[in-house]
Amino acid sequence: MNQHPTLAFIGAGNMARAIIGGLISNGFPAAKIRASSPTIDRLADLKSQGLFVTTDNAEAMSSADIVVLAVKPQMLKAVLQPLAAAAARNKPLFISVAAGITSQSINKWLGGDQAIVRCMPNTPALVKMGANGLFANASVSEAQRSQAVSVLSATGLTLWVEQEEQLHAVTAVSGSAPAYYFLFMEAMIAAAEKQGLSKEVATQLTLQTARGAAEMALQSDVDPAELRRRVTSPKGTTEQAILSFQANHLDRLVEEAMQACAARSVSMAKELGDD
Ligand SMILES: NC(=O)c1ccc[n+]([C@@H]2O[C@H](COP(=O)([O-])OP(=O)(O)OC[C@H]3O[C@@H](n4cnc5c(N)ncnc54)[C@H](OP(=O)(O)O)[C@@H]3O)[C@@H](O)[C@H]2O)c1
Ligand code: PRO
Repeated sequence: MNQHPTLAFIGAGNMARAIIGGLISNGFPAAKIRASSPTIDRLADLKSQGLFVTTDNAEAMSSADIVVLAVKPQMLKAVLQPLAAAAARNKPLFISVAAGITSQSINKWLGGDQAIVRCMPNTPALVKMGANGLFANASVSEAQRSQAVSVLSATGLTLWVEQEEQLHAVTAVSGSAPAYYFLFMEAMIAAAEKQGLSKEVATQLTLQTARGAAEMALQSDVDPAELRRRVTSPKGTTEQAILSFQANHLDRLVEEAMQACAARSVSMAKELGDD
């Protein structure tokens, strides 16, 4: 990015901080980032990194090129309605990371005719290993699409989806999914401790193996199923673990969990949206 746009984050919690952290460690100037949230004390660390911080959302978004909406979905309507006049004046690009809430609802709350990209990011954005699924509404120009990609790609992979409804599946496969892997790590560490390893050794081996498997799968020219077969010697040790997972229907557990996740995204859009 040669000329950095001015970014305003409305909401400065976990997801905003993961994106901000990824951007700054990728060389995005902190002075071009603003952040707002209701408690000034909670913004002190961002201020010390060079961001402009405020408790006034309208002040944060004034003259911003891109406004990242990073409040909880339950808060979005109340946060956006007072910003409609400023949105009509400034016409920034809005990027909403809120789960579920449609671009139509967001557009309505902002008074209409707004360029809105919906992004489903994930918290590994903090270490520039994020995965972002993006959808643009009809008011987003080609230049704004490129701008959204160039900002978000500083936090990791960015992929467009054609249908807004596909963001429910993106939420299930990447937005929420770091938590699935963390849960799996927790279970492996606990099981390794039961087998006699110290917590520290169990943790280091678990995390390095997760990193190695992911990196290997990314670099490989064969699919994960083939990589699994290459670890699994006939009548060997791995086979027993895989047979145990299969006997306990791991595929079904994963499918049901991802369906529940996507279904909650659909129901949040209905409960909290205005379509
Ligand atoms: N966390 C994830 O892994 C993840 C992944 C993908 C998408 N998302 C989406 O990201 C959004 C934020 O989630 P999160 O996990 O970052 O939540 P969070 O940590 O609770 O952050 C929400 C932020 O909004 C602030 N806030 C509350 N009321 C506000 C207001 N009226 N005006 C401005 N800011 C206000 C909060 O400030 P206080 O703390 O001072 O109340 C906090 O900084 C959600 O819509 C979620 O669906 C999250
Ligand atoms: N975290 C948010 C949630 O749990 C959205 C995706 C990841 O609702």
